Amino acid sequence: MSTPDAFKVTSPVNRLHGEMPRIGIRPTIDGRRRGVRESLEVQTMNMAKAAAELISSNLRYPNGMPVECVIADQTIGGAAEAAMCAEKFKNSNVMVTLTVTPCWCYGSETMDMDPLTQKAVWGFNGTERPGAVYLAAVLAAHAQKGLPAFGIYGHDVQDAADTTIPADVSEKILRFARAGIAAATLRGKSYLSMGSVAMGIAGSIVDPEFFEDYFNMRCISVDMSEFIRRVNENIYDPEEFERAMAWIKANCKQYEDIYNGKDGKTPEQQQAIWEYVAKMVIIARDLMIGNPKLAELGFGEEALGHNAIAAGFQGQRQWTDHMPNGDFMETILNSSFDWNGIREAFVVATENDALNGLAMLFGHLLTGTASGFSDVRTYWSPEAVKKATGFDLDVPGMIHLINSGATTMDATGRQSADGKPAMKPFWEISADEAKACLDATSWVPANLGYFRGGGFSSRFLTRGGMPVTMSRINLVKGLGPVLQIAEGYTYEPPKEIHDQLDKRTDPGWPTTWFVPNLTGEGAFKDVYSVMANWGANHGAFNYGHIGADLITMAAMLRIPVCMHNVPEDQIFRPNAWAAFGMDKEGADYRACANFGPLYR
Ligand SMILES: C[C@H](O)[C@@H](O)[C@@H](O)C(=O)CO
Ligand SMILES: [Mn+2]
Repeated sequence: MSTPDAFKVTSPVNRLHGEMPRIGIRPTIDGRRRGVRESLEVQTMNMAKAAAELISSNLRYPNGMPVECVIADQTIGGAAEAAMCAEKFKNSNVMVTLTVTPCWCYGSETMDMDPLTQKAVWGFNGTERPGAVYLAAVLAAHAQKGLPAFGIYGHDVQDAADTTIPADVSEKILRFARAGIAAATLRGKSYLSMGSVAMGIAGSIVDPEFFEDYFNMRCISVDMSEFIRRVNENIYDPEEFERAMAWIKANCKQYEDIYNGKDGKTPEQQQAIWEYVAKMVIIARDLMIGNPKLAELGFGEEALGHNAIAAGFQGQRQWTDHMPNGDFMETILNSSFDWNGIREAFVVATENDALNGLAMLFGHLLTGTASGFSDVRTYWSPEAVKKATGFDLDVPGMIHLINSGATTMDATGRQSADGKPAMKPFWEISADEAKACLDATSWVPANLGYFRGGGFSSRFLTRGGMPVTMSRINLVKGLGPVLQIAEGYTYEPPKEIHDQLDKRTDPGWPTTWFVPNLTGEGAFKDVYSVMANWGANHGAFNYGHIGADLITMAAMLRIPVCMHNVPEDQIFRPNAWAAFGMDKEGADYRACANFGPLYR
C-alpha cells in the first residue's frame, strides 16, 4: 500500500505522542522435534505471513498509514519461545496479538499472557493436524485465566496445502484487528475539556476515573479564558491566521441573518467575529496537539499541546453569553479539510459532552472518517409530518439530528463512493469533494437570544441515502458505561417537507434526517422507540454500518452494549462471553462485569 499524499498534511494522530500500536502475529507450533515440529514450520510461518499481509493491505491507522504487523522471529513451541516473542513485541509497541496455528500446540505454555493486549487465536480448520483442538484448548486456558480472547475458526475444512484465507476467517481477523487497533490507539492519550460543564449536561461532567479505568486515558481541563489569553497575547501562528482568513473569504459563504434581522451584529462586528472564530480554531487545535510553530515564536510550553486525541468545548453559557460561539471551530476541526488542506478530522464534542465525544472517537478510530455530533431533537411520525406539511412521508418516521450550530461538513454527503453520497477517510477525499462540502454549507449569524456573543453556525442538509451508524456512551451509577448503537440511513425528504419542518425547528443549524433500520422488536420496534430509548440529548454518527465493529471494540473495553440492531451473524465477541449464558446481550453484561475494565 503506498503512502497517501494527504498524509503529508497535519494529522492529529500523527502529532500525538506515543508510537502507533502494532499487531503482533504469534505462530504457535507443536514443540516436538525429530519430525512433528519440522514438518509444520513452513506452514505455520506462512499462516503468520498471510495474516500480516491481509491486515496491512486492508487496514489503515486513522492517520492514513497502513496498520503495521510484527511477526515473532520464530515459531512458538513452548514457554521460552513465548517469552522471546513477548520481549520482541514489547519493544515494538505491540498491543494486539493474533496467534495462528495449523496444529496442536501446548495451550498455556504458548499463549499470550500479557494482561493488556487484545488477543485472538486463529486455528486452521484442517483435519490432518488438530489446529482446532488447540484453538479450543487455548481458548479454555484464556477463559480460565481471565484473559478473554477471540476465537477464529473457518467454517469449511481446508486442505493442508491450502494457503488462502477463507472469506469468513478474513472477515473475523479484520474485525478483530480494526477494533483492537482502535482500542489500543486511545491508550496514553488525553481527553481535553475546554471549559467545563455546559448547562448542566451530564455528559459534560467528565469522570477521570472512568477514562483511566476503561481507556487508560488522561483527562485534562483548560479554562476557556485560555482562548482569550492566546488571542490577546498573539499566541498563535500569524501566517496561519492570514491563510485562514483568505480561505474563509473564498470558501465560507455567509447566510442572511435569519434569527436576528435588523437587531443583529453589524457588518463590522461580524468581520471581527470571523477573525475571532478563525483564531479559536487554531488555538483549540494547538491546545489539543501542540504546534511546533509556537516554539519558534517563543512559546515553548504552548507548542507542546496536551496530547489530546479528543476534546470538548463547553461554550454555553459562560463563554457564549459574551464571546463568539464555538460552532465554526467545532465544524472546521471535525471536518476532514481546512486551510491546511485535506487532513484527518479531529474529534471535538459540542458542549463538552465527553460521552458523545467518546462515541465520535470510537467511530473515527474504526473508520478514519469524520464523526458527526448532533442533538437528537425530534421524532417525526408520518402522521405528524402529514399534519404539519400536508405531505405523506415515504419512510416509517424519521429522527431530526441537528446540532446547535456545529457538525462536520463531511456530513453534507457531498463526497461519493461508487457514485453514491459518502463520508470518506481523508486519504480518499478529492479537492473537488472538499470544495463541494464547503459549497453545500453556509454560515448563519448565531441566534443572539441563545448566543449573545454571536458567532457563525454551519447550515446544511445532509444528502439522503448514506448508510450511517448512530452511537453514544452513557454512564449509569452502579453499572458503569453502556454503549448504544443504531444502524440506519440518512434520508432526504421532499423539499416541501424538509423546508417546512426545518423552518419551524432551527433553520440556521445543520440537519441530518436519520431513519434507523427496524427489527420490529424492543428498541427497534419502530422509529419512535429508537428515539425513546436514546440515553441522552446527543448522538454521534459515522458513515457506514459499523455497529459490528463497535460491538467488538466495546467487548474489548468491557463496555456492554445496551441497544443495537446489528444482525446476529456479524456479532463477534471474545469466546468466554459464551460462558455467560445463551442470550447474547445479557451475557455481554455479565462478561463485562466479570472481567471488569482493562486498566483498573
Ligand atoms: C442553544 C441551545 O442551548 C442548544 O445548545 C441546546 O438545545 C442543546 O444543544 C442541548 O444539548
Ligand atoms: Mn446539544
